[in-house]
Amino acid sequence: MTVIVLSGPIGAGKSSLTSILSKYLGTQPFYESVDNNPVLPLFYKDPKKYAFLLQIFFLNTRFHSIKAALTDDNNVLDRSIYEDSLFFHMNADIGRATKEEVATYDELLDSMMKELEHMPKKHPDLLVHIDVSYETMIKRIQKRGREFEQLDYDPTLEDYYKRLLSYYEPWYENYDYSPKIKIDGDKLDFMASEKDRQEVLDTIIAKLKEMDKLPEDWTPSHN
Ligand SMILES: Nc1ncnc2c1ncn2[C@@H]1O[C@H](COP(=O)(O)OP(=O)(O)OP(=O)(O)O)[C@@H](O)[C@H]1O
Repeated sequence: MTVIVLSGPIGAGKSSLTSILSKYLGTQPFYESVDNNPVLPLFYKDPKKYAFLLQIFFLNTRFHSIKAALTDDNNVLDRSIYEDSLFFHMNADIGRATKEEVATYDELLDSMMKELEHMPKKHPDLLVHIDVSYETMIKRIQKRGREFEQLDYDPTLEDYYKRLLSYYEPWYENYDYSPKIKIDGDKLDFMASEKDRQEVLDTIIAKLKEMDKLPEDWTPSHN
């Protein structure tokens, strides 16, 4: 069957779509736990000190989940390991990591990615990228209310978030580990609108059928 991985900026709705999609397909969801991440609040308080440690933390947790996902071969992951490097290089570009830290990280990531070459499946079957504008991203971040992500917690976050979005566009264009599709997260509110949700699901299912990952007569499992 299929391994699907979601990508997109903070608050794009990756976890929500992971839940919707895995139920629809009857496969297993893998979530990154933000609440159980002890380094994330430290990072937001002192990014320069904790950027490298946070990256090592994420690399470790995502490596475990992608390995499990590629072995089970039938699941949806709420964030890709492929985006972490974007985050870290962006942080390094604004002076939050030394060039030695960047070189060490890049080498470690490279070794870990080579390990994945030995998995029964080497990469996900499909990347589903949720594209959002700055306005949508901020609205969702506010609605969710994680204290350390709010602009009044740290006003420099506005620049951080805008910069992050500008790094995403070339990242998506260059991503070539698997087939990919983009969902317009500004236009399609798959949380609030049932019609939008169905449109998103139909788009993903059509892509999986086109890739021969689902039979033409496939219908959803209802659970
Ligand atoms: N590699 C990384 N480097 C720095 N921060 C990261 C990295 N990956 C995730 N984060 C941070 O972790 C938090 C959770 O991010 P993520 O986008 O994965 O989940 P989310 O915001 O719950 O997404 P969604 O709403 O789309 O489900 C955010 O504050 C984000 O900035």
